[in-house]
Amino acid sequence: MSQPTPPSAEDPELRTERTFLAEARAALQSMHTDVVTTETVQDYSEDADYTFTNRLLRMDRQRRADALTGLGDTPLFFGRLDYPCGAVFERAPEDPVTHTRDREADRVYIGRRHVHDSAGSPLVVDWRAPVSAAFYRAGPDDPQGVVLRRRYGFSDEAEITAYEDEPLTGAAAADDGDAGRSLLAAEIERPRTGPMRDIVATIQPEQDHLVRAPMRPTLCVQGAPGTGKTAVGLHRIAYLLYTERERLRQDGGVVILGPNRSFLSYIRRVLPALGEVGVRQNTIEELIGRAPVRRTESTESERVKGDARMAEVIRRDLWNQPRPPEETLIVERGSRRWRVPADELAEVLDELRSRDIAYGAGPNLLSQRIAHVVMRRIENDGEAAEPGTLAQLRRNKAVTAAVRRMWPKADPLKLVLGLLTDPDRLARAADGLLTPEEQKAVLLPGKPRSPKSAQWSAADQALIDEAATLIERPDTCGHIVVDEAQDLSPMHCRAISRRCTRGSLTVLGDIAQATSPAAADRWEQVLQHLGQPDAHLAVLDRGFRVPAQIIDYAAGLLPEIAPGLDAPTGVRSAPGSLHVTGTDGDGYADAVVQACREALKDEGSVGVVTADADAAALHRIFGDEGLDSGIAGESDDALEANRLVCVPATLAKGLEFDTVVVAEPARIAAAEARGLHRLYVALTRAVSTLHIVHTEPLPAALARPRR
Ligand SMILES: Nc1ncnc2c1ncn2[C@@H]1O[C@H](COP(=O)(O)OP(=O)(O)OP(=O)(O)O)[C@@H](O)[C@H]1O
Repeated sequence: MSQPTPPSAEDPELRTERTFLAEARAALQSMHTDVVTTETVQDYSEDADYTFTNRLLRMDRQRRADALTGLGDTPLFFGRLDYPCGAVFERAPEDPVTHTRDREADRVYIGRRHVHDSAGSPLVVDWRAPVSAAFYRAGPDDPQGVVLRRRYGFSDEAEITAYEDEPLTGAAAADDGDAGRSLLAAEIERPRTGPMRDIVATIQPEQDHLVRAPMRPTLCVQGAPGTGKTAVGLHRIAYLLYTERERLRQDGGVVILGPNRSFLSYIRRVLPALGEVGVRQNTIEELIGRAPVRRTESTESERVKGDARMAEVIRRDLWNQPRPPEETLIVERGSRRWRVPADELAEVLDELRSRDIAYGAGPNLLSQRIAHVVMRRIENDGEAAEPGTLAQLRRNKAVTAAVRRMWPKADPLKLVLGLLTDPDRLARAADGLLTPEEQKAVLLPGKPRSPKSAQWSAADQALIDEAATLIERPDTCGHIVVDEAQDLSPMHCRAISRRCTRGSLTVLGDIAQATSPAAADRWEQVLQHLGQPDAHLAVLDRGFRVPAQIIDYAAGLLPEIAPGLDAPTGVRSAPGSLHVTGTDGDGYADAVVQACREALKDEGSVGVVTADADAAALHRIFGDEGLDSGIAGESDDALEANRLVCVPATLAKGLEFDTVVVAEPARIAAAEARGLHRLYVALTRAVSTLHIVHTEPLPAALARPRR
């Protein structure tokens, strides 16, 4: 393999490539102009019958136009595959020689968008096209027809600065394990200055197989920190939209679920950079929430409320609502009165309750059945029934009042409020399912009188959603990508599963990073609750983010927090990347400030992860010391507005920083039941350097000698 070419403008090859890049950019601009100018609104009939179709066409045009822009300083292509002449492009002898159809080779440029020239010939091929798969997967062992792979290096202004050639056939195709490594390492180590970037130029073979896996069955990826799960999930969405766009649209679109707003803000630019602008990015609370979250549960109540037994408690409570009447129903019609005794009405009710119907359908069916009973009486009495009699009977005041009493209308919020504020009612519904202690744990605090005044938690939301679904079906999506799925409670899994009845899921996570009290310790359990027991389970174990020295250190916690899970391997070695400073209480603030000042001398981001309770105090200390800093979670752009960010440990999941300072690990570990899992998350956020500052003893698993 040749070394990356130095950025010399004199290099004729580099000059040729730059010229081609400029041509490709101009061609992309023309394609954009074509979309926005050629297809004017007049092209679409303005006939009223076509209003809806026209709107769809305009939206589609807008989407295509958006997909052709927004590249900013992003390189238009990042790689090239050379095939033997004529292997890819058909050509006649008189065809001109071009960049892509050289005399010696057919060249396929791989990029973020498909770009063609004015004659329709491809200049750059979309990375998602089948022909592009070889860019990620071919190697000397299996060249897949490729003679040479070229990778490009770019400046921040998206100008080509280097290229790296890798012959895949012939004598030059030595089995060079380092092929592509230098650009990969450079890409990973490029200082973080903003939100997450796409990895389309350097997707690794094991990642590519997951990105391009078919939409069904559901795919579940277990991966250690920094193995690229989030990146894989996002690129997979772009891939599935490329291959199955129409079907996904018809089925309700694609949703990505992340653990919190900070995380979603962090990943928000990846899909647009890949040309996909219409994907919903939600937290689970946003997906299912019918009331704002105002409270955090205690560990025990979160565990019980997240347990799948709660689904049965809610089902029972809902179906306890229909009540047999106490009085005879009397229906007046003209001068006649028809009576239906209470026990006969009770039979009608019982029959209906024994059927598998949505609760919300009950009143309609009940009024129909009662009307029939009255109708039969009328007919048996020899009275002729008019064609509209049945409908009249259903609307009869006495009938509608009886239906209202027998089958009360259910509102999910009121139902859960009633259940969780009335110990007797809860005891009836939870009999044999929850212990008395568990019943006590799930009661709402205070005495809220209405859903509005209740202090709902995220766990309550899943209960409300469960109730809502028993009343009527929710809207569904075509595909849901769930990131950090290890934290889902069974009740949250059920809520997601209901929204995916026709579609499939991509489930991403790491059991070792599970911090929620109701989290499962095996993927099989999660998949069962998601209604996807046949999902394909894949493992990613090459860590790209965290240097080996840091990941090895953090992995000391694994035997305790995730026994049975193998330690990941860090693909990058960075001697000196780990620092541990023990200090006394007086020196603590100085030591943290000093670690940050040191880190800020280099380029890139610095995240200081602390126990949640300590973040604000640390932020003040930084202010006193004249260090500008933000607090993660305080605003959408908190991670970008400052190079130095205080990160409450519960918001660290999924994020990364060039340097991470973990301040007082013991307090992070002590703050919650799964505190060691949380600490493992905190220790694995660093791309280049991890600095631990502590006054209290380190957890035993970390205190052992390091290499
Ligand atoms: N093939 C790759 N090329 C370049 N960068 C990569 C590649 N794979 C992963 N990365 C980078 O490694 C970092 C970690 O990736 P990502 O956040 O997707 O990992 P993760 O498995 O979701 O981590 P965690 O479990 O800690 O949230 C990111 O900066 C990502 O861009």
